[in-house]
Amino acid sequence: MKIGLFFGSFNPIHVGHLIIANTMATSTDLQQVWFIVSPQNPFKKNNSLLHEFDRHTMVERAIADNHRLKVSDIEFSLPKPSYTIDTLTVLADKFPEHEFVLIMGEDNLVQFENWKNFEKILEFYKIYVYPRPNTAPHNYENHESVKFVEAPLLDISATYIRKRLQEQKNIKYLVTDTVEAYIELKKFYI
Ligand SMILES: Nc1ncnc2c1ncn2[C@@H]1O[C@H](COP(=O)(O)OP(=O)(O)OP(=O)(O)O)[C@@H](O)[C@H]1O
Ligand SMILES: O=C(O)c1ccc[n+]([C@@H]2O[C@H](COP(=O)([O-])O)[C@@H](O)[C@H]2O)c1
Repeated sequence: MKIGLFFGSFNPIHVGHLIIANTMATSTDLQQVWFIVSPQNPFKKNNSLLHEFDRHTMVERAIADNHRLKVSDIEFSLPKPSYTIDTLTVLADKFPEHEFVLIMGEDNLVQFENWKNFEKILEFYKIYVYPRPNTAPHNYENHESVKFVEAPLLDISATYIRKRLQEQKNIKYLVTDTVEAYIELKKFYI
């Protein structure tokens, strides 16, 4: 099977992530998209980062009704911070029957040259990119390993959702009802 791996902090998962994953799973040659919840992005220091189990639970809740979307906790047992090339190597070993492609938002291309072994990622994997508004310039407009998927721009971020919660503002429609209820129950981000 050809599978898209959508790596992220998902702190929390929002409708932007879901639109990206569903677009990739239905408008490209991918048959499934797996959300890989990263315990710790090597570049992000964030006091409001929830425990990976809670972020994983929210992803599970958000994608429960979509059989093409799956969630993985593979990075929970790997060294931290979470380096994508290491996870890709583990997944390729574990699932030799699948072909994996990376999915990312365009903002991740700006710093991509600072990722661990980024040349290796480009050599061995295709990257499917979802455009993101206000992205700084990058070098991947015309790279043979990078494919831009044409789709509506989504000006929404987890940062914005966390900020609204801190201000006691409603987040309806920014996340699924199931995720909203879980955040409310657990009193996250307040
Ligand atoms: N609105 C968006 N448009 C395009 N890509 C996005 C969007 N939101 C998230 N992504 C992509 O989803 C992946 C996971 O992102 P992440 O969990 O960091 O979400 P985020 O909304 O960017 O979070 P934060 O605001 O906390 O930085 C990354 O590849 C990121 O580029
Ligand atoms: O491998 C790296 O060097 C590397 C550097 C920066 C980010 N990443 C991964 O990219 C993903 C996107 O992170 P985030 O926090 O923007 O959702 C997440 O899985 C990080 O672990 C990976």
